[in-house]
Amino acid sequence: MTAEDPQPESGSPAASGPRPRSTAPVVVVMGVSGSGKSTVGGLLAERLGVPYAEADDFHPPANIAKMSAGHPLDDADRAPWLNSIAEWIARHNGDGGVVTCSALKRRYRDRLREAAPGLFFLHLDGSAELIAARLQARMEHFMPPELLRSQLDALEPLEPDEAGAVIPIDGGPRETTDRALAALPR
Ligand SMILES: Nc1ncnc2c1ncn2[C@@H]1O[C@H](COP(=O)(O)OP(=O)(O)OP(=O)(O)O)[C@@H](O)[C@H]1O
Ligand SMILES: O=C(O)[C@H](O)[C@@H](O)[C@H](O)[C@H](O)CO
Repeated sequence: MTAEDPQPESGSPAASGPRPRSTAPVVVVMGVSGSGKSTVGGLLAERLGVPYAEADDFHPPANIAKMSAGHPLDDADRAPWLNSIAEWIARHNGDGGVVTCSALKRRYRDRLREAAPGLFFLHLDGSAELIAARLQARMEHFMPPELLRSQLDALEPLEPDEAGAVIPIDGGPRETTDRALAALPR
């Protein structure tokens, strides 16, 4: 920890782990449906003390209806959604923020990077079996577990020139969040 890093308050959740600088870039928590983006993204934003946004809140109603009916989105469906998320990222660039977004394909991430060149991606990664089990157990969500296969098929992993890190999700939410925090640039 350097002199300019804020000291975590004793007893606060941040006291138990490394604390990135408050000037951290906007972070995108990415991965397939059920990988834990909302769970970990919310915890991460809390730990960092930065604004948080959920990708699902940016979908046009037609996208939610399509997924709810069991159909995967295509590139055209995702274009306006990515534009809205990019706007959020641009607004928070500099002050920091955490936003979830499946960001399954390289070109989707390229679109988001147009809003903030230093954008950092945390890819929540686990086995298809683990994610399927978590989706089956999840209650009250519009996304049918049957769409996991299409999400895994669409997924293009981070490439070496992309700022980001792969975070294993085999632990619980807190452990995954600790791993995510440790992977952030500082
Ligand atoms: N690390 C974890 N350990 C155990 N369960 C988890 C973990 N992370 C998430 N879960 C559970 O797995 C399910 C899926 O997590 P979550 O809804 O956060 O995924 P998501 O990637 O945001 O999904 P979607 O993209 O479909 O919204 C939830 O029921 C959540 O409580
Ligand atoms: O790119 C996509 O197909 C979508 O973003 C999906 O990932 C859903 O929005 C999400 O998984 C459900 O919550």
